[in-house]
Amino acid sequence: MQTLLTSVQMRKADEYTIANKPIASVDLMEQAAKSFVKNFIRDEPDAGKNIAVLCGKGNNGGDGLAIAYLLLGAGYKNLKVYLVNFSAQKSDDYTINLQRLEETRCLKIKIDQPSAFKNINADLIIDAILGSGLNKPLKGDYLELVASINQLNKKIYAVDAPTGFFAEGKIPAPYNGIKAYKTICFQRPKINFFFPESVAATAHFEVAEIGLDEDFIQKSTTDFYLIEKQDVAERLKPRKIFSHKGTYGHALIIAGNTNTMGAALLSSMACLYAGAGLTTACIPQSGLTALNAVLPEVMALPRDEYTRIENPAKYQSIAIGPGLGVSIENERLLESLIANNIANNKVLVIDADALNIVSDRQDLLDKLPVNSILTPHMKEFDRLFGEHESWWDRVETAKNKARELKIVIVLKNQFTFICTPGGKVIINPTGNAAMAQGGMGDILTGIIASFAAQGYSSEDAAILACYIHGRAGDDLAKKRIVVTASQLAKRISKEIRALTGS
Ligand SMILES: NC(=O)C1=CN([C@@H]2O[C@H](COP(=O)(O)OP(=O)(O)OC[C@H]3O[C@@H](n4cnc5c(N)ncnc54)[C@H](O)[C@@H]3O)[C@@H](O)[C@H]2O)[C@@H](O)CC1
Repeated sequence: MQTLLTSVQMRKADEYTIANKPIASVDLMEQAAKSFVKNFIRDEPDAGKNIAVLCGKGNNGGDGLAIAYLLLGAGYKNLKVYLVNFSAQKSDDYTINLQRLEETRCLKIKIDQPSAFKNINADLIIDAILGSGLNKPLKGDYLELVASINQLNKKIYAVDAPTGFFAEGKIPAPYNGIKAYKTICFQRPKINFFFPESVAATAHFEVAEIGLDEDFIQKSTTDFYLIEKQDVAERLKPRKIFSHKGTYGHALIIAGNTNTMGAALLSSMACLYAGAGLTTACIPQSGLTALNAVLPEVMALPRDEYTRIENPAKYQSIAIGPGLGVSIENERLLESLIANNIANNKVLVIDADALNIVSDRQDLLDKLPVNSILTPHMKEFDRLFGEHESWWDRVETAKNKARELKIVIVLKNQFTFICTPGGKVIINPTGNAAMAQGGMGDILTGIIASFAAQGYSSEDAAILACYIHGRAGDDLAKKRIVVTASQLAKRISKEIRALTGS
């Protein structure tokens, strides 16, 4: 899993690399510039375009100068460099790169005041004014300059971070920094790129390797981690020879109601395709025909207002909530499960209406069995734990609650945050907007229950489920504008197969 570092930690990684590897600071900058240019040329192969490179006087500006030099060398002749001259201080590597640029015929224009940057003739802008060195909000000349750059409505590529964008911590609203089309950042994504508010700063981001010491970065202390494909491949256990349905656990899905039976069917279907040995759906009598017709592999446990789960110990995981409905009977059912699962040490997955029930019965939170998994989306999360103004605050609460209650919280979004009892925030990179449709959450719950039934820990079940769910959606979205929940469910076993190779 990739560690995600703060700007201060990244600077330490820079320093460590320079001190311990045979590479000078200016060469590291050159490496960063080369990586940026490679990606930029891939995106913008037309070397005839008018390009404005805006450089501050720190190392971000130094990168900008090195990028300009390399682009000129690659034939991008209609390139002008704007030297933003709002502070007296300049970095050494900036100075070295400026001297190198002096030896070329590149046009350089000094910007001593914001008004100097108006009516410029540029198709593209490269923003290298301020990067990860930002340590206070923009104001004065910087703010004015950034506003006039944004007003030009040009395609902007940001170097490492858009000017004015804090790489971690609460993103101030309204955002007043550079509004980039794409940010090409160095070595690691900025933590804040995974928070929805960052879309105001950059529509896209990608990461370019620059040769920082990976060992140092991986060993840095952080709360934030990013799932990689190999993490999933390593965790997935291949199915064994001589195994049978009993080897892969029994999952119980308590879901569905008269008008929401689809949720129960989708969750159960996902549970099947993710590999549980046995799946039982606890649904109202009215859904039995649908279940038997659509999912003959799934067993039924009819549910009425008096239902209590007999012998819950026979299930290795129990998921409750999709399409369940909020009622006093369901509240009692959930309460009894919580009590039973504490006794039996089984994994309980709580989703949708079951989360809404817990929101109204906060006392149940403290009683949740250790390693229970909660899967709220933003609104469900805020109903449970209070309103949050920013995603940074919301994730902080999720992290603290997961630790305090010793549970796993899967806070769903474009990039889902998996918060663990050990205090980690594990970010899932897969998934896309084509998956934004009803039923997707029901599928995720079914996959989590399936992996938990198969004996994976709660943390691993959440990691595997989120990644595979998103990856199935990504693969399906290559040829579709929308991916339905049923389509996704049917894709799950193929994805697992591709990841395990068995
Ligand atoms: N060896 C290194 O340190 C490397 C650094 N790299 C680049 O260096 C950048 C970081 O460089 P720096 O640390 O010099 O910082 P920046 O170039 O981002 O900013 C320059 C200086 O501006 C000042 N500043 C901060 N916030 C401000 C504000 N709101 N208004 C006005 N001034 C403000 C700070 O004193 C800061 O040091 C990265 O984003 C990346 O582009 C890359 O070249 C890779 C190697």
